[in-house]
Amino acid sequence: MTSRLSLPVTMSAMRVDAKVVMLGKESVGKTSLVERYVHHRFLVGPYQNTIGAAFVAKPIQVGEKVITLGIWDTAGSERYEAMSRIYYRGARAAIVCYDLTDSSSFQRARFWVKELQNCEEHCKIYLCGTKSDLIGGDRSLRQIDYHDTQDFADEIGALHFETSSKTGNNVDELFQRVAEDYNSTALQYMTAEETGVDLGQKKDSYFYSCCHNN
Ligand SMILES: Nc1nc2c(ncn2[C@@H]2O[C@H](COP(=O)(O)OP(=O)(O)OP(=O)(O)O)[C@@H](O)[C@H]2O)c(=O)[nH]1
Repeated sequence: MTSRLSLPVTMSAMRVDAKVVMLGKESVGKTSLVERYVHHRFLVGPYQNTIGAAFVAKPIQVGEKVITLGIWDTAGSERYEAMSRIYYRGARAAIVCYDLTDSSSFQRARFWVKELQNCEEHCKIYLCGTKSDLIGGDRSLRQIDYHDTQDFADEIGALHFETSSKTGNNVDELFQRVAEDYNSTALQYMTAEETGVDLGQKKDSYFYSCCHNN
């Protein structure tokens, strides 16, 4: 395993409408999900754990509007737990990931759900079961029952997706739903400061703070 060192971002590029945070145990596939959504690719090669967090801003068309999501991809390792707390502050959406083939990752997802419920009442939770391609090939690999998770999602008022960053299955749908939900609830919670987090002048459609250390 190598490390993906994520440096603090130079916030020089764009206005973000909604902060989104990716949470979940290490290696569940948070970075791969962002990578698939933003760059339409799946990186193969040795797993590189995220250190700290990485940021990417991504504009999405919602009806007549363009909503820019500012996505924070946090490090899953428990060593960085305190840091991850910093990144979910003020988030409008949290994509809480677990690996469909790893039951312990679901326990970790429950931990993050509890944290969010206690600390971020306006943060909408999206439960995301990752690596669905693996169970597509061999159903015996599934360790997390779909219906149990749906019941849990209903109980906590969350939405539930199963995705594959390898095939792209359900990835666009997940982020599109995040943007649509933000758009439909934005005015409800918006404060003066939140009408736009101005990150300066726009240069590219997105930027990413991630450094790879092979
Ligand atoms: N088959 C398959 N493998 C995946 C998928 N998503 C991620 N992986 C693999 O799972 C490993 C971990 O993926 P990452 O995206 O780095 O996981 P992470 O949650 O960002 O990990 P941390 O940075 O440690 O928190 C890598 O080897 C990925 O190639 C998927 O949808 N399908």
